Amino acid sequence: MALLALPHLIPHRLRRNHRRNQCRCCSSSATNEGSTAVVWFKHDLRVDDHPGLLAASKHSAVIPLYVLDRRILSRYTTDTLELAIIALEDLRKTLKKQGSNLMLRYGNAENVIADLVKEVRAHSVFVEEEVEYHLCNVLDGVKKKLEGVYLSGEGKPPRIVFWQTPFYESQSLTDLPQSWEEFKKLKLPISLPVPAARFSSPGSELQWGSLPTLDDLKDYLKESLCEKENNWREMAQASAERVLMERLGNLKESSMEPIVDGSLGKKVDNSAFVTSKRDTVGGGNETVLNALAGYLRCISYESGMLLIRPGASFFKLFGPVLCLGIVSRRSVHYEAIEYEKERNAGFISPFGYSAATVSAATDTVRSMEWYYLLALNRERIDEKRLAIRIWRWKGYLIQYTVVGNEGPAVLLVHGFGAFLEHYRDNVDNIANSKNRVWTITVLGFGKSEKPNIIYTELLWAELLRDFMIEVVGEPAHCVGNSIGGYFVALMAFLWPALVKSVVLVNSAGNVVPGYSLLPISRERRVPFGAQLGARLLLFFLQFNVKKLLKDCYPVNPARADDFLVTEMLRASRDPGVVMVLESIFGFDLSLPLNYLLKGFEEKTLVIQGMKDPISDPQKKVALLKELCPAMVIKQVNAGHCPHDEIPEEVNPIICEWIVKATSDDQEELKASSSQQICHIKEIADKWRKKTTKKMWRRVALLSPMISSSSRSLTLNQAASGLKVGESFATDIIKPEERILPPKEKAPFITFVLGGPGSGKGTQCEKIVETFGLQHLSAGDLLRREIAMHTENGDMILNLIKDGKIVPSEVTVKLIQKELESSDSRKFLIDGFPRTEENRVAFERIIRADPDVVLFFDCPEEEMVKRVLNRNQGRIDDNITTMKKRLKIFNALNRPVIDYYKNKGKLYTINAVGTVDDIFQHVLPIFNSFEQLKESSHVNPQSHLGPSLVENSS
Ligand SMILES: Nc1ncnc2c1ncn2[C@@H]1O[C@H](COP(=O)(O)OP(=O)(O)O)[C@@H](O)[C@H]1O
Ligand SMILES: Nc1ccn([C@@H]2O[C@H](COP(=O)(O)OP(=O)(O)O)[C@@H](O)[C@H]2O)c(=O)n1
Repeated sequence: MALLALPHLIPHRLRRNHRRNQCRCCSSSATNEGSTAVVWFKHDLRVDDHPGLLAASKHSAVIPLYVLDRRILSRYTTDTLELAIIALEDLRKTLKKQGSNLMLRYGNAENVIADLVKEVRAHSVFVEEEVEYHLCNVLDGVKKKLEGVYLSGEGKPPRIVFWQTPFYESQSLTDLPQSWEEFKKLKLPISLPVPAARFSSPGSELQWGSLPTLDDLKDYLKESLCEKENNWREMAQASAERVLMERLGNLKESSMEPIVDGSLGKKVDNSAFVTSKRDTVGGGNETVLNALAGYLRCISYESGMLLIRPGASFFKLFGPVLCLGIVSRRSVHYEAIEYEKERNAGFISPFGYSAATVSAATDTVRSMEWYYLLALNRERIDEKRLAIRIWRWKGYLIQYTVVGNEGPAVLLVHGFGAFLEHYRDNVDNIANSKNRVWTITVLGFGKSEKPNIIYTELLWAELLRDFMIEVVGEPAHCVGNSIGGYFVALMAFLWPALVKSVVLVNSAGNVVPGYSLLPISRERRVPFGAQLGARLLLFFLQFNVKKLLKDCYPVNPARADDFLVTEMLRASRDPGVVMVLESIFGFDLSLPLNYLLKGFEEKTLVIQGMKDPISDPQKKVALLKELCPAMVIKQVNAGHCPHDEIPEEVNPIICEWIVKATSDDQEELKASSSQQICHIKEIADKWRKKTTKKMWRRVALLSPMISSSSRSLTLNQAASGLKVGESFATDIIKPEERILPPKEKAPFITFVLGGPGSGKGTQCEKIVETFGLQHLSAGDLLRREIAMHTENGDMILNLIKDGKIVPSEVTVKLIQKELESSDSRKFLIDGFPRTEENRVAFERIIRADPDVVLFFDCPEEEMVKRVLNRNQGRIDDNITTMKKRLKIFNALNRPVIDYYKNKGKLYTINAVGTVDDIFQHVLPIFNSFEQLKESSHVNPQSHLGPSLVENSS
């Protein structure tokens, strides 16, 4: 990339002092005497133009906080992490100069913030609003948690104040036209940046935390992910181009670096650049603003970038710092316009800016703001189902949806010029057949962002890869129409681990007999004339969209309806659309489908509309049949978009395919695991002959979870669970069903049962304090899945909302993970087993029995009263769900209680009375176990009251 010399270090501030706006949310001059505010920084790593900080400065003391929350940081590339660390260091320095500091704390934001609020008795928490789905959920979690925080002496919980940095001066940002043309007609004035806030720090001693290094952060993030997640993330480190070259065997010849996620390299000393290529700006707010001043004045810089594309320089240089909020969009706009005025004696020409750099900067921030507004105002196509979510990919806003709670994952990818809504009549239908369906509007289309970059098939494949890794989180059946089919085939070629099967619906891409590799062109430039070509094409498409669309729907032209036409026209007027169209002239689809899908044929379904006006379907089908006989080909009577033209015919084809592909997959898995088992069995056989006795001893030693009385039984269960009729099963247990890792002693397990609100959690806290057991609350583990948006998160949320029981497999696996990763040997498992199925699953997977089962017996009306007063912001603590929970508890938990009663392990405790009184009845139960006494923090006397505790043994 040819970059001209941007001054490394702007020696003096070129920017003038400017008149600064007053923040709308903080125009009142009244201060909140004696009160403390927490300002939670996320993607607003600056002091300058920070409305939240300004509003918070009305409090007597302000604590600026940055939470090192894995859910947020794990979505950053290594480069972004590095940039964030540099910005945090600078932010801390700036705050220190003002006599304040930046607090850095690790953990989930809700816990960190609630703890801090309690510690400093804060009255308010200020936080910038978000549009990204996963961040909105984090914010929601914090809000709910704060609703349950009551500080003694305060009548109400601390308030959470959401703030924005409005780019436009508008009364409402949520009621704006969805068309860029219409929006521009409003001529909304652009708001001015607000001045940096001045505020005081709290007087008390606080732990401010230390700044992590990049390695610290990487290790911290790695810890939270399982092996598969870490492997997947690793996969995302290499660019599509690099993987492609590797797959094609050309890597040695090419000295190229990954395109997207290269490491930043050394920060260039005394400069605003953070890359040795000098193509990314980083640092604190002051550094970035100075770099901006330099950029604007260095007009030759942008003209140098003309080689790539006019206007592209700005986002390349400043995009990452804008995404981290080190500088605000409106500050950039303000600086650019001030410079333009400076050049022209205070005059702004109505015919455009005199400096290309000013146009590049203002166009970029206006475009970013436009897509932010579209994200903020995202509609729901259908109020009930297709709620649009936002995902940020490398700083760009991408729209997607997910529907369905169970079954295999399916990804739907649209074609050129279309958007996720093109699957309007497929999503629900496929989801209703027990699938979980994700649909995405890829970068450059629909209401997803259209940045000024070079669009290539590899860029789109990378986008899909990252969507699979970050959002879907598991391999999926990938369906693609038109160019979307090509992207999916490319993904299967480059990252086969992400793709379970491929469904090509009138896919772009050739089928070439006797294909031999041609060198792939590495330099991706916009071909000469592409810009003009794209403009003409856009004009032509806008003029003919209705007709062109109808041509694509020859059998059912009514489906090419106003909804599609209007949305296509709307998108065609979005900023940046011409650049997307230019890609048509630069695509490289030279790798044919039969080459990309070699080895994947059995996992490929081709749905071909035989009346496609765009390609020659007869020829394509004939070639596919000849060259890829293992592919399943369904010819249908439709045009280029059969999924939308005849959904009633295409949906069942896709659903049946998924069922078949999933069962094939399982067969394959079974085959490979039984092969593995046979292999292991062979080895074990040999081994057994040699050392049978020794092995048995080892087996016994390796099975701490097997209590002495049931050792042989459990081993047999383990063996039969593996369908291996041998008793040396310990070494060949499937990884997901393995028993706990070897530790010297079998752990002590207590199950804590009781209806909702019976006080299980409260008593567990006291037991932990006194006897040092590790507390595992099944409900908390499930809620954590929801908060972390794991693959089961949505499903769990829906069940908990309805008071229903989550499938045992899910809950037990969560408990298993905790047990295995803990150093403790004494566990208090709270809210489990809720059902006989829970109990059996625990025995099957964990292969252990509890030592003690506590049952807190509480009358229903008391439980209802407590739950409705619990006030922890739990979604299920309302009267409607509570009624359902009680019903389910009575129906399903009673048999479990009876089971343990019969086994003589049940201790029933009357749960009415004060917390301490009830605990007095818990104490003697635990005191009677020698292994618990070792770590008991007190030496409690037994106050066992026969009427209150009943041991059924
Ligand atoms: N003995 C008690 N008397 C009155 N309120 C209680 C008692 N024990 C717990 N609570 C309150 O009742 C609510 C439910 O208790 P919790 O321990 O969360 O129940 P569970 O874990 O059984 O759902 C909480 O708000 C808790 O503070
Ligand atoms: N073993 C379990 C425990 C909880 N849950 C779910 O989690 C919800 C809350 O459980 P919890 O133990 O946190 O709360 P309480 O119902 O005890 O107050 C239950 O209503 C179930 O929906 C489950 O499905 N299986």
